[in-house]
Amino acid sequence: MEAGQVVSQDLQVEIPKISLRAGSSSLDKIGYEQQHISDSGNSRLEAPENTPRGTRDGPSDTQPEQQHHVPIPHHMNPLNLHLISHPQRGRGVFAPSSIPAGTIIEESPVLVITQKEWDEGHMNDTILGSYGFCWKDGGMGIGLGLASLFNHSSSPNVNFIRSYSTSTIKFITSKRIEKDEELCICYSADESKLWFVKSDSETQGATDMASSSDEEDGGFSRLNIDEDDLLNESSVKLKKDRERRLKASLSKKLNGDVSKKNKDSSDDIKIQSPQPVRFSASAGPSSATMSEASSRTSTPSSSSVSIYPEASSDIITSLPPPLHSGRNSSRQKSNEEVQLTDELEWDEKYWTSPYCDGTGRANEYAECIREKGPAEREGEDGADGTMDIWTLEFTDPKLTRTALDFSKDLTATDERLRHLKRVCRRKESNQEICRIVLAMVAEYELSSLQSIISAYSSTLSHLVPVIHRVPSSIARTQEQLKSKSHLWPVSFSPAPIIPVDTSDWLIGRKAWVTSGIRRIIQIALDAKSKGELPIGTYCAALPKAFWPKKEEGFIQPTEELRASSHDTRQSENHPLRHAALNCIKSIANLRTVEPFISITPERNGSDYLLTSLTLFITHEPCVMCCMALLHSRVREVFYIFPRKKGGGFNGSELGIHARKDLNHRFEAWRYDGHIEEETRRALDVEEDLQI
Ligand SMILES: C[S@@+](CC[C@H](N)C(=O)[O-])C[C@H]1O[C@@H](n2cnc3c(N)ncnc32)[C@H](O)[C@@H]1O
Repeated sequence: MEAGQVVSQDLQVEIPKISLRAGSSSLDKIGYEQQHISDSGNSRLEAPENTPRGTRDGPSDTQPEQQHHVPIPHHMNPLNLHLISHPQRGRGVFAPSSIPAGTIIEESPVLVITQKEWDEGHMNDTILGSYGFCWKDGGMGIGLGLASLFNHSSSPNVNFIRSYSTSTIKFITSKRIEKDEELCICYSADESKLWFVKSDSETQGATDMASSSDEEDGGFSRLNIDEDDLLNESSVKLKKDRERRLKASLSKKLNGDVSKKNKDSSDDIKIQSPQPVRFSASAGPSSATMSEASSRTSTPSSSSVSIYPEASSDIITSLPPPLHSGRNSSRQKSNEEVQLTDELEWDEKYWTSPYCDGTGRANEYAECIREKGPAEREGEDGADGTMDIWTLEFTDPKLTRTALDFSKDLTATDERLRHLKRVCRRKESNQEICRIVLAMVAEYELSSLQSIISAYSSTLSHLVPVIHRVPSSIARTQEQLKSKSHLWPVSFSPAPIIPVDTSDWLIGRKAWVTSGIRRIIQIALDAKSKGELPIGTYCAALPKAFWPKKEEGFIQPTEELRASSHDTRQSENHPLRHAALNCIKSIANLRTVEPFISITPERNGSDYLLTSLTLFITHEPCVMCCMALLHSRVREVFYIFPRKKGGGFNGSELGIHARKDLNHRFEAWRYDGHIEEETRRALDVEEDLQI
């Protein structure tokens, strides 16, 4: 056997000699010999229990001799990690016992190769192309030690930090690693930029581990390109080609020929949301496609861990490029029929037919109830509807001009007073009394208000501000105008008529919502079975058939943008990994890559993160997530379980989704359909927990 090769029956994985001969003769043996007993004395040769199923199940995988268990010298390897060679992924780094999160695995020295050297030496076309870490100024870094031996996962358990000043990369566990678990990093700063081509596992060697793995192990994004086209082309051309075809593919899809295109084109691109989920459709015309799809689809995994440096100052000041160069994807081949992947097979035709689930009738789709926000509620009768303000009262009409000017200066930016007419004239005891709006009572002490008035104008200085009770909101109906103006004149603005439930919606739209609800329930149940909190989300564009008219201010969504996620606070041991935030992050990731990155917004800034998209979520999101959704410009949110404590809609009574004082509003709908008691119980989440 030649040095530099690892032999397995299925695949020969070439390895860079340079990264194997780092300072120890026994390192020469890494991967060159078929079997070794590790330093720890662990002589098991099989894949570890928790190696993803795809790496254990194949005919070759099940044979112990396919796994090469190789030691690393102890002094260089205090954690006693060992290498196991897998027929498809080549060598990988495994833990002999559990390792806590936050453990430094290694600070690997890096050989830095400048961009010029890299390009001129055509190193990308060599084995080094698979091992280079993107370095600064377009250079590449070849990591010595374990650095080059970590395999890729879209749910990595090891983070890395590049230090350009010391030419090292530090590898740190990002979660607790269990005994026999493989240590993986994410090769791309953005999951969607992975250079892996998902290859047909029967015919190809290198396979995306996540997607070839146990179905429970989430898949991740990849841009699938045709090897035949690529084999003989330079890397620059490859990139251009890939971009061209991605764009072409998207524009065709955007032109409305999605389903036909899926079947016919051999030139199409595979695009997949970072967190595809299983869809459990029931019966009906669509179900064959959907359940077929579901069998190929992974369950959610939104646990991607940021690879951006978090602490050190000398590291990187701007966002790092994707880790591995990825320019050698021509080595991989995909024979799969080119089509949109499962997550994207959400064709509106399934949801617009009245009988879209095979049995459906209009009344089988439950209604949703719209959550009113404060902006809408304020025009309603009820509560007390009043508030206290400071006013100036006088009978001398000559003071009116100055008092009005003062009022304008004082309250210019106070939204809470905007619905009030500034002047209120009343005849009381045969005298005309003029009252001028000054400020909200809570804003000023009487004494400070008086000194401001005196400083403003001596003609007003003798007046003492008084508190007056006024309506707290605008009048929406003629009756309201009458009754409110009795207290103080207010502005009138008839309320738009917004339905409070979905009863007048087209049945297809209801079916679409119902299926979204089903989908998030499944996501949440799957998450629970993995030990996560049972909170699921799914984000997509409303099918075109139901789009409101542009004239109604509707900004067309990017139809292909879809992602699903679940809460990953448990597995990532991170307080911010709420389901909604994870989902927003996935959409954000997608928007940074082709084809989405090339979409020109209808108008400037109009195609922001979740613009015109719908988000389904099992539980009412917390205030933080509601704010994030608001900032992301989501169009509507459907949820199932209200959260009395801390829900950002009306659980908290903040009504984040529809506040006058925030610059975006979205609709929030509570699903009012029947949920099985068992499911309810399974999705029950402690009251105090913020979703
Ligand atoms: C940096 S090396 C990792 C170590 C490598 N397994 C070895 O034996 O030298 C990158 C190469 O590992 C393989 N690889 C890494 N992660 C993989 C994954 N998730 N699925 C399939 N192949 C993977 C690919 O062949 C890739 O070119």
